[in-house]
Amino acid sequence: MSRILVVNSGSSSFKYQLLELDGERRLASGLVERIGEAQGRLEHRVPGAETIEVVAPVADHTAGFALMVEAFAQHGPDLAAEPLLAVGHRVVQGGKRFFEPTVVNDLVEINIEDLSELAPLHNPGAVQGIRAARAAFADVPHVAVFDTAFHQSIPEAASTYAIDAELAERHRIRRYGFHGTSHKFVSETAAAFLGDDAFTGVVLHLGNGASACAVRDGRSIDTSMGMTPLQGLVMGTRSGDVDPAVLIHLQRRAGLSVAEVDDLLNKRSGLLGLTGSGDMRDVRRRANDGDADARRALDVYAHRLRHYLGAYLLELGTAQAVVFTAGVGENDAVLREELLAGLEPFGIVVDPERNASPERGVRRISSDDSRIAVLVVPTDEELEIARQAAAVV
Ligand SMILES: Nc1ncnc2c1ncn2[C@@H]1O[C@H](COP(=O)(O)OP(=O)(O)O)[C@@H](O)[C@H]1O
Ligand SMILES: CC(=O)OP(=O)(O)O
Ligand SMILES: [Mg+2]
Repeated sequence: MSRILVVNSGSSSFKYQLLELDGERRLASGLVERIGEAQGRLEHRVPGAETIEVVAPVADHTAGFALMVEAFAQHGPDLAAEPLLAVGHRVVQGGKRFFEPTVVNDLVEINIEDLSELAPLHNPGAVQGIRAARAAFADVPHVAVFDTAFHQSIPEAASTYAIDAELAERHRIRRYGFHGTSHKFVSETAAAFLGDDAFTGVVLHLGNGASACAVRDGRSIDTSMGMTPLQGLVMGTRSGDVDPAVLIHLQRRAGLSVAEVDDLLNKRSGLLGLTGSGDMRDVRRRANDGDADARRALDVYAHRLRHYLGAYLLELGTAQAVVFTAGVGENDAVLREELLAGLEPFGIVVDPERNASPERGVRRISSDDSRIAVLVVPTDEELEIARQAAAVV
């Protein structure tokens, strides 16, 4: 018995994988997206078979989970054929309470729900997913794996906001950091690739959500996301860093409500706010066609990234590598080249041919004389969640 189902809940979507841990094989994977919109969509992939697509309204994560179970029932593999070892759940916010993979019981579930205010886009969907999964697979242990866990090692100097200390304590205001499962997986993979026990360097996770992480000896010492996944880099729809006074100004002068500001910064900013599209491929295409807004958005995106990269290299004092991962990081060679151009004096030299190579998998894109290596490491949050879930059951 070594099959694990992993559910990676996002705000309006979730990804899933059925994994065979012996040999770490993927038996199926899929995606339920546009949850809550007029028309949702499921994509179910079984290696060697044609991809299944279902278009139907998906009211919430509960309905999405049912659609996924239906896809397994109709198109395989049969989830009932062999008992699951565990169901692994990605939970974005674990607060100060959860720093280990945790077997879910009613109390854990309530605690995760309580943490929703510290990850309002992510935790509510995860809770729905967990409830639906516990109902559907009642005899199987469910394990929550937290995005925040890897960042527990961040020192206070980096996790503390300079605001009223008592107020911050009472309202749990501090930097938690996210994407930890990915940052951990990627830094361990990078260490293995470099032939080292532990990784020291900077990981740039650039997907729809995006964050940078400074890793010393395999432990996170700083990261760009903060109390919520809104801080830091420019993202698909999130602003990342803004002057906090912008929020006050928008409420006081532009007449926006709290909910409107929340919606603006989380769902209508970032690449979407600057260009009308939150998808990097569209933005890149439009910039290539000479669109000035798209070009500016790419420049803002790279400028913010360079800001964090520089800060983290200085914080670390030494680095084996800068590592790119997730949708943009793994695929956008032009971004990587533009970002790192001119950093030769700092020991970072990209090899243009290696960078542009269509090769997949873990690879080095720096030249042999680059003091700090530059790597591309595909992330696999689901595999990491499965490994961690298996370790606790
Ligand atoms: N070839 C590519 N070039 C540039 N961006 C890409 C490419 N492929 C995917 N992306 C971008 O990656 C982002 C999605 O990243 P991903 O890691 O899949 O997101 P998620 O956070 O939803 O897991 C999107 O902005 C998408 O445009
Ligand atoms: C924490 C976070 O931002 O996650 P995602 O990138 O999946 O939105
Ligand atoms: Mg992601």
